[in-house]
Amino acid sequence: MRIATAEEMNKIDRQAMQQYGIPGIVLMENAGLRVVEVIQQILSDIKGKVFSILVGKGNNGGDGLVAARHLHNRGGQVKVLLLADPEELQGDARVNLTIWQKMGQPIYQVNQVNGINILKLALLNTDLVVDALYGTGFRGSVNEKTGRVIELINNSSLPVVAVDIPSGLEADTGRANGPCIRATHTVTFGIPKIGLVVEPGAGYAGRLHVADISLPKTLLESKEIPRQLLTGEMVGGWFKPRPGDAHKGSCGRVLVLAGSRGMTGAARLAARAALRAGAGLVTLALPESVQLVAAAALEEVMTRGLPETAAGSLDLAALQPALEACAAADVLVVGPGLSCQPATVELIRELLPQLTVPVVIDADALNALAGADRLLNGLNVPAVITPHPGEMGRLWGVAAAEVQQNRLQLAKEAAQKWRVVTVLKGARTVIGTPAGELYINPTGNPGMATAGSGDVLAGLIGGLLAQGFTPEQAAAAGVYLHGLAGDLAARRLGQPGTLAGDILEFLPAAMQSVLTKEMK
Ligand SMILES: NC(=O)C1=CN([C@@H]2O[C@H](COP(=O)(O)OP(=O)(O)OC[C@H]3O[C@@H](n4cnc5c(N)ncnc54)[C@H](O)[C@@H]3O)[C@@H](O)[C@H]2O)[C@H](O)CC1
Ligand SMILES: [K+]
Repeated sequence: MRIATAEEMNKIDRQAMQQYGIPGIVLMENAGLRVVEVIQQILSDIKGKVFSILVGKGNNGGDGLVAARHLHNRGGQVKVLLLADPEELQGDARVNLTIWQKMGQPIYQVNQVNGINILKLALLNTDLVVDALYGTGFRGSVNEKTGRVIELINNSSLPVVAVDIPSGLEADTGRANGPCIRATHTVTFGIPKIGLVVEPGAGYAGRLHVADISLPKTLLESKEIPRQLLTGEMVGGWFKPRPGDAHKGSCGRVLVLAGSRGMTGAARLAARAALRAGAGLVTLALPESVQLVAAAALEEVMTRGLPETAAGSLDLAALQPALEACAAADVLVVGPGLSCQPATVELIRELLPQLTVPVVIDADALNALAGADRLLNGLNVPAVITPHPGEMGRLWGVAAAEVQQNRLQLAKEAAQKWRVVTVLKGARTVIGTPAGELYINPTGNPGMATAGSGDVLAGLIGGLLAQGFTPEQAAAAGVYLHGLAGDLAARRLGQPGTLAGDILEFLPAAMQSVLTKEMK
């Protein structure tokens, strides 16, 4: 499913009207109706219920007036609370205001002097609020009066259905520069806007409903919109059924180069995640003094001890044996728990340009490239990098806070600059591809902010890559399934109690859920 900016959405709107001749009033009527249908699902009955509809001066307000009319016709008691002067409403919105007036229905001017008290009274006897103040036309922050209205709504603990986008939220960034409606549900039209699927916007939106208002499909699926929301059916579609004569050597061989004294857990998690992803054979190559520690905990994974430094991390002398081990693998996963020992950094910088198999570069292998990110361009193999904001900042040469201010753009630029699939982890994880595509992941929860979670992701992506997923598919599917497994774990164990190992244990269930949907 594509994800739009406000401008892209307005362009779709204009094309629908001008190129296809679909009148705006039809789009607005459909929009208002879709909102009412969601309300019908939420309340199961509209008859006798009381609705307060906050109406702004633009077309978002127009949608709200259409919803008011249909709620009234279905037996609802509807109060339209206008935060603008009637004269300010133009075009389709004005048409719907006039219809409401001709129906002799109440309109309360909340932008007057005692408007706040009118609103307080209205809310005292309200079952559900509809937020039709601002939609994709919103920029900046609301004025002081509207801010008080929004705070009143948010503190009322009434269910709120936001029309298209919660008022006060920026459609393109998901940021709220001031008071913003915290909706229980958001009914967005056509396709989601970026701000609804990244934090903090996703939090303000509540449960997101994407409503068809008869915008032509070809406009909504246009590749000119270079962003997609990952979905279960997309991921399920990338899995290929295994041939009947599959054997462990034909289901993908992964070499994991990871670990150091005191950090063997990261290596073990990555190796097991590659197996859980479905790889047939996984070998974990790590410093020889901790090989037994790892081997003892990994029945299904082969281990190989490599030359190490006095600190118990991989030494430059591990270069040749590591390259030999790569020759017997389909994919290399390098980084979890490696440490940043100078000799280990040197090893990574020597190894990467000589690789002959696709690679997932994670954690300390990325830190080893800080200041040497040109080595990413020098790779002769397809690659996926999986930085968290701190690692991305060190690679890009900026503070993590700056990375967080510009996540989508940075993931896209980095992927195109380094020509590697770039997984910028966080809420929400975004994936940039060298071709300029962006994926946003909807799964996952704060319970996954736990040690080892990233190690599981790196191994999972490597395991998928080894089974024939393209780097872009392996990264996207890995991120989606990792988050889904985290959601399943949190549902069973609670967010605080979820460990990285639990994400690992729930991976099969996560894969099953996308596969069965796909197989239906
Ligand atoms: N996308 C579609 O296919 C359809 C969208 N519809 C609805 O139309 C809105 C967008 O309407 P628009 O008139 O462009 O703007 P808004 O209603 O979102 O905003 C009203 C108005 O407010 C002004 N404004 C912007 N920022 C501020 C601010 N910080 N303070 C005060 N005023 C502000 C600005 O002038 C805006 O014009 C879309 O979301 C849908 O709900 C169609 O109705 C159906 C098809
Ligand atoms: K709104």
